[in-house]
Amino acid sequence: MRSICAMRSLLAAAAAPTFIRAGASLPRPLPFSLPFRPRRAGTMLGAARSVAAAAQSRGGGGAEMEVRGTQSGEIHVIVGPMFAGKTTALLRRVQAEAGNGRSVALIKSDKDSRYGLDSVVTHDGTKMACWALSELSSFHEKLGIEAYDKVDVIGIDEAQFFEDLHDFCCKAADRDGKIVVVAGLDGDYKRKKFGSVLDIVPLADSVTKLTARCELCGRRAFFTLRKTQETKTELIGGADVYMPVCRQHYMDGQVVMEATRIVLDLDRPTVRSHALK
Ligand SMILES: Nc1ncnc2c1ncn2[C@@H]1O[C@H](COP(=O)(O)OP(=O)(O)O)[C@@H](O)[C@H]1O
Ligand SMILES: Cc1cn([C@H]2C[C@H](O)[C@@H](COP(=O)(O)O)O2)c(=O)[nH]c1=O
Ligand SMILES: [Zn+2]
Repeated sequence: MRSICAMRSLLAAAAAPTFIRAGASLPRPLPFSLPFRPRRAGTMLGAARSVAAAAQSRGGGGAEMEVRGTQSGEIHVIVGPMFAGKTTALLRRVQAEAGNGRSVALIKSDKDSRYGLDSVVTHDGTKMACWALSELSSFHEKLGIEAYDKVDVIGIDEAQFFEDLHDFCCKAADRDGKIVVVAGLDGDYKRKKFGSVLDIVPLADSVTKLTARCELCGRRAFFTLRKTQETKTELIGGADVYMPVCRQHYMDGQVVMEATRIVLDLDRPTVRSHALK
């Protein structure tokens, strides 16, 4: 019982907003070691900077001001079928954060080289420079520790291709206090969960499922239909290989694909018929 009370007061202390007088020493650390780091209190970027700037402009140089002593991370997940606007939403969010004075970094999987590796590109051509990585764990090293520490917001596109997505998001948001915005396919062309995207839903502050327009009837599209007979899960492609479809047209599409498969199989010469020729 006593330990529950102790835990409650520790948690209450951790949750309470920190008010410090400019120039005063920082509050004492909690009695256990939380790996949170202040979000660049020294350079006062982002939210902290605007609060401080507002206090200054009101003539409050020595006044009490709110400083988010330990900036908590966030995870926002954007999912949906192909062509739903996931990348567009990700770029908008990251650009808005940059507009608010936050330092941002964008990552995509190096498996998707459709538009080159130096930028994330939407289906209608909007671009933003990025890091193309094979695994998220290399981001820290690629960027360097100092630069990593300065990043406030990390955007991740094509998240379904990163095996270490869960681990990376935990560390970036929970330990390092980053805002992580993740965009990716929740399901593959078979409507099976794709990579680790759904595994980060329990970690997330927000989850947004976007829809596209069904290419066959114009209704809302929740799924991605593969138009080829290729069966491997990962197959990079755009409108040449995939189309967004509604539930009805997904079901119809599966029937058509299955029928095509049967016909192609019947057509394919067997080893025996080869031998007879
Ligand atoms: N069937 C389609 N083929 C090509 N482009 C499309 C198609 N449907 C929608 N688009 C365009 O793609 C844009 C969304 O692109 P993007 O943000 O890259 O989507 P996502 O990342 O979800 O695949 C839409 O705003 C639209 O202009
Ligand atoms: C459905 C599905 C898709 N992919 C690939 C195809 C594209 O290269 C990306 C998705 O890109 P988008 O930004 O969401 O348009 O994923 C795949 O490999 N396997 C699939 O089942
Ligand atoms: Zn449809």
